Amino acid sequence: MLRIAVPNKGALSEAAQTMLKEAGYRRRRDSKELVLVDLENSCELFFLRPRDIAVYVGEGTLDAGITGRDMLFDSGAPAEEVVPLGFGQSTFRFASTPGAYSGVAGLSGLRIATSYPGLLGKYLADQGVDARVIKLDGAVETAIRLGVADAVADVVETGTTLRNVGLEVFGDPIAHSEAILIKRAGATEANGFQQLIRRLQGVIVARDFVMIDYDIRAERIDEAIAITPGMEGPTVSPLHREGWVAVRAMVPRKGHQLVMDQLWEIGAKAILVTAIFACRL
Ligand SMILES: Nc1ncnc2c1ncn2[C@@H]1O[C@H](COP(=O)(O)OP(=O)(O)OP(=O)(O)O)[C@@H](O)[C@H]1O
Ligand SMILES: O=P(O)(O)OC[C@H]1O[C@H](OP(=O)(O)OP(=O)(O)O)[C@H](O)[C@@H]1O
Ligand SMILES: [Mg+2]
Repeated sequence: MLRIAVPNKGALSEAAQTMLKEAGYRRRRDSKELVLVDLENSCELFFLRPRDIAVYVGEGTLDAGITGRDMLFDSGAPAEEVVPLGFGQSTFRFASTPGAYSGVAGLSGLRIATSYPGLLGKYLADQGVDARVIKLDGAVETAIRLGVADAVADVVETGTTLRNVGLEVFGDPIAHSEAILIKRAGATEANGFQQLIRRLQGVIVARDFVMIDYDIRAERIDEAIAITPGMEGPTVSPLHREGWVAVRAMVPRKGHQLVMDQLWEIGAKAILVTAIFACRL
């Protein structure tokens, strides 16, 4: 049985469970359930703290896990990224009172609060900056007001949390993160692992692409294919109308209205866009 770690709370939890559900795995019925056996798919889902997932997977106790790239890096666990999952995007950044500092170089000898001491420590070492890292469990933005730190290093998505406490980011982003599928570094893949990857990739593609169908005069097919090249090439079938063909292709969901406009401009008719429910490429 494939053993998969899933975040039981926090920013990635809901989206990770939704993605697994869309990939055909069972969903737990209540949030107190810690282990879920999915016999139909020969796997067990373990609901764990997001921070602990890389540790379990790195130890080899679990075969696969969903966590944040920043958390994997912070843990220092011997686990590796296999697939970026396209949700939970954030940056990891320095922040302080507006105008106080302009970059990491100005932090020498100062105190920086964070819940990611591993990630921050490695970055400071790489930059050759000797600062004191103050480890806090969460809500690190408050540390400056309470006089515990001069700056913070934390996850920023919309920036709302920072704005609410009157702080501003400074310097270059320390890291870019998103939810990722991980496995133990160098480990041979467990039974069902490739199937999990294919299913998750199928969900990502189904979310990012739509199917477009249209009819076009045969003499304009080259222009049409340039607009909708598809994945491997569009399907072009004869239409029961002299001089016309029907075309079917996958196009990115983002910008599909523009594609429809361009097809209309070259004389396409009956342009239909439909969602992709599931796929294997
Ligand atoms: N607002 C957010 N938007 C997007 N991603 C976020 C956000 N907050 C946290 N994350 C990401 O979610 C992952 C898990 O962080 P989260 O804050 O949910 O856990 P946590 O509360 O720190 O966990 P723990 O309770 O175990 O300490 C990290 O990879 C982080 O980058
Ligand atoms: O830029 P924003 O959209 O405001 O999001 C970033 C905030 O979200 C996370 O907090 P979380 O709710 O996980 O609390 P925590 O700090 O206790 O982990 C993160 O630690 C930031 O504080
Ligand atoms: Mg958090």
